[in-house]
Amino acid sequence: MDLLLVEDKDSFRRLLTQALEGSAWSVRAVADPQEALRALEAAPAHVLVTDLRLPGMSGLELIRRARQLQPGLRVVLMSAFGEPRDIVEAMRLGADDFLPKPFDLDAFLALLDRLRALVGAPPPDPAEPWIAHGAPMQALEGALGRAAATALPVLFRGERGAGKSRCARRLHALRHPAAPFLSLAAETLGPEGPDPRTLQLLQGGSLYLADLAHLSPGALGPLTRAMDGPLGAGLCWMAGVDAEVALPPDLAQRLGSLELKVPPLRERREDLLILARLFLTRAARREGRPEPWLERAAERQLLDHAWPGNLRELEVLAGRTILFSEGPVIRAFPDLGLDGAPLRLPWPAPGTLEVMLKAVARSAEGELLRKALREAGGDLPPAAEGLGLTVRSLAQRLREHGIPLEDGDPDSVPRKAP
Ligand SMILES: Nc1ncnc2c1ncn2[C@@H]1O[C@H](COP(=O)(O)OP(=O)(O)OP(=O)(O)O)[C@@H](O)[C@H]1O
Repeated sequence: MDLLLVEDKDSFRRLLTQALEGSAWSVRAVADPQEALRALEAAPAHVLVTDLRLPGMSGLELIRRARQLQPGLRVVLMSAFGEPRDIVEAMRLGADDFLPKPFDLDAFLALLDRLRALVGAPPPDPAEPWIAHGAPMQALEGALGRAAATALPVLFRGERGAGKSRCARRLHALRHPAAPFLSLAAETLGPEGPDPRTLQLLQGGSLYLADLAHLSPGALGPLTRAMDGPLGAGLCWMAGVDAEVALPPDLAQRLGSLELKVPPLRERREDLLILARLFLTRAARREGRPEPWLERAAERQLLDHAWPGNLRELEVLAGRTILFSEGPVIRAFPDLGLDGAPLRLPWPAPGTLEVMLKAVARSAEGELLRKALREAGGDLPPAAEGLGLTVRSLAQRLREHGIPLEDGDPDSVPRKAP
């Protein structure tokens, strides 16, 4: 990921560059906006991070010209002089975020992580992509690597549709990509257990039992005997089961020595948009449609959803969206409601109960305002009416929470109530 940093203060430019050393970002840092434009002409960047006050050209003008050169460029504006007018203008020019100076490096790195998810692209193998950018999946990837060095049975635990069987295929590919792999729904095993001819064909490869919770009691004994037998010893066993299901002791003994947790999609925000693009592209290819393009409002909608059905839900949504979309640009997901999704709030900083409750109430207020605005299609009067507020007081609260009127429509940032 290429990042172009434009900051005229030498010490601060060095500090930010150093903070990104060893990260996924390869940084070009310049002090001068003209030099930044020349750098962009020479080679595109994924993200431009620029100061507002620069010698010879304002950060806003730089954003305008840079986006002319490279329309898809993601932009972050930094400034100690956070004039609302400038912020609005930056957003209108297509900036993704604003960092008021001084900021701590953690906030800077967290913002770049979010942008990384926005600019990430699916990996090159379209037949079986493996997306694992965020920290929880990186941890899982590490565990898969360690498991691949052994032939131990592995139990993948995770919610429905979280990607357990994909993880099993990944582990198989790490262990012995050319060997045979079979995924078998556990409920299809009868009282005779796995077919010995199948086990024979799988020698040297892997057998994955999907949805182990649905194994019939009659199949348990035959299955464990097959695992202990000579054919069972000649292959790698894997299984998938919901996070909370307790396995019968016989199975837990054989399969539970190496348990790997597959994180739910709501904990994989870094991967979410990349997966969405992958599923949309895949569905578009299947339907013979042009490559789809997600607008920012639609991206935000995906990021706001709680994904109780995990990757499977996202995949189904992508298929449905392509089927009903008219052109390649996806502006919104009309049927992606928030009903049933839990209200997610950040933890307050430690403090007395009273102080923490106040902080939680404030975060909740922000979320409720966002929801009301979204449901009113970004229109202030109906949103205000639904909330029992005047338009003026709703606009005031939106301003206090830094909520633009409609994501992706910076012209409508609430500046003043009618
Ligand atoms: N890391 C990943 N990268 C890319 N695609 C993935 C990844 N993980 C899962 N998928 C895709 O998401 C979809 C759902 O994943 P998968 O079938 O593995 O879920 P599961 O947890 O096994 O589901 P179930 O609980 O129904 O057995 C599949 O199309 C799969 O290819």
